Amino acid sequence: MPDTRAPDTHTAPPADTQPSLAIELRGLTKTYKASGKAPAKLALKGIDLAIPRGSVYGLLGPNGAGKSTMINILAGLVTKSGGTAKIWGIDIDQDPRAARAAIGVVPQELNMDPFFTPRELLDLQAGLYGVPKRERQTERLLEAVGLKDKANAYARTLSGGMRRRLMVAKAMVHTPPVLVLDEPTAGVDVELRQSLWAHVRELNRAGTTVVLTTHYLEEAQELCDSIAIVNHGQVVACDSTDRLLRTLDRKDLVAVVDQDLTEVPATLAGFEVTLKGRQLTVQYPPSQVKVGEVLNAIAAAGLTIVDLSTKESDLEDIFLQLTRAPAAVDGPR
Ligand SMILES: Nc1ncnc2c1ncn2[C@@H]1O[C@H](COP(=O)(O)OP(=O)(O)OP(=O)(O)O)[C@@H](O)[C@H]1O
Repeated sequence: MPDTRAPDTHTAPPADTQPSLAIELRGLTKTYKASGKAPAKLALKGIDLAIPRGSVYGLLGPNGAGKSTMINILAGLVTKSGGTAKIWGIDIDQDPRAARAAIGVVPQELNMDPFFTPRELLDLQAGLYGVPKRERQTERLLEAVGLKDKANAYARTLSGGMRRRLMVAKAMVHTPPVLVLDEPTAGVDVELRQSLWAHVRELNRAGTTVVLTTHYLEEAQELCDSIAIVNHGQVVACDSTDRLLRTLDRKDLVAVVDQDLTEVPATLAGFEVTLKGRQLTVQYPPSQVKVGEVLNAIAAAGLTIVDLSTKESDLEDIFLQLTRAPAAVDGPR
């Protein structure tokens, strides 16, 4: 059974002994037991992950990859089957209360009591975490998430975005050094997404390590300095966002020319080219080939370019490449 006691907020290490890793997972496994007709499910197959202190770290993966399972283990809501997990240097088996005090988790579902006001909800949550009254930061948190003017409104009257911001504040009442956001902007409109991103950046600037799961590649690319891509319960890629993007050394040059083409001109034989009427898409590795060489090859075919654009590879390409591979058959799935 997970430990459901309120975590002790006073046993986290002092600031001068802050660990270099905010979260460290080694060989983490989880098998959900069979129930009824549903067979056992090996949801995590030995996850190794090191999340540096101070980062905004993205856990990216398709539905069912195991992201929520990982987060729920860290939050003390799901019991792991094997391996070790440390939060802020504290082993979740050795000192579950201190480990839980070091983390704040904003779940996917926006479940909150509709008849409490934001101020009451934050106070209640602080009480639950045993934060003494004089140390409570209710007003500062309300301010930080832009809900000061809604402090006394019933939670049920708040918009979806406001509720999500309130959930973030709720997860921060015990000032955890690590904040985990499970799908922070799922179902949130574009404008609000931008303001939530700004808020996450602000929290991070103030020293909080942020871990977020997302389906939105754009979100991971925008916010995260490092990313782990999870698929079928395994980490299939894990690197800084910049390096991950650089691993795909590929750029597309799209040129519209003055003639219909039925075959790839011989001068472009060294490139991968797709044709569509007068449009040529030339794929090239920018670290080895200069764009001028591609343009020269087009000109050498006697073609005049009437329009031109280039497209960098993005996380989407990497994501598709890495998650297309089917799961290995290795016991319960
Ligand atoms: N309580 C449970 N009992 C049995 N199987 C479960 C349970 N919770 C999750 N699973 C299974 O474990 C696998 C991983 O699920 P998990 O929710 O961790 O994935 P996820 O990456 O968070 O997906 P999503 O992005 O849809 O939230 C899935 O195949 C899921 O069906």
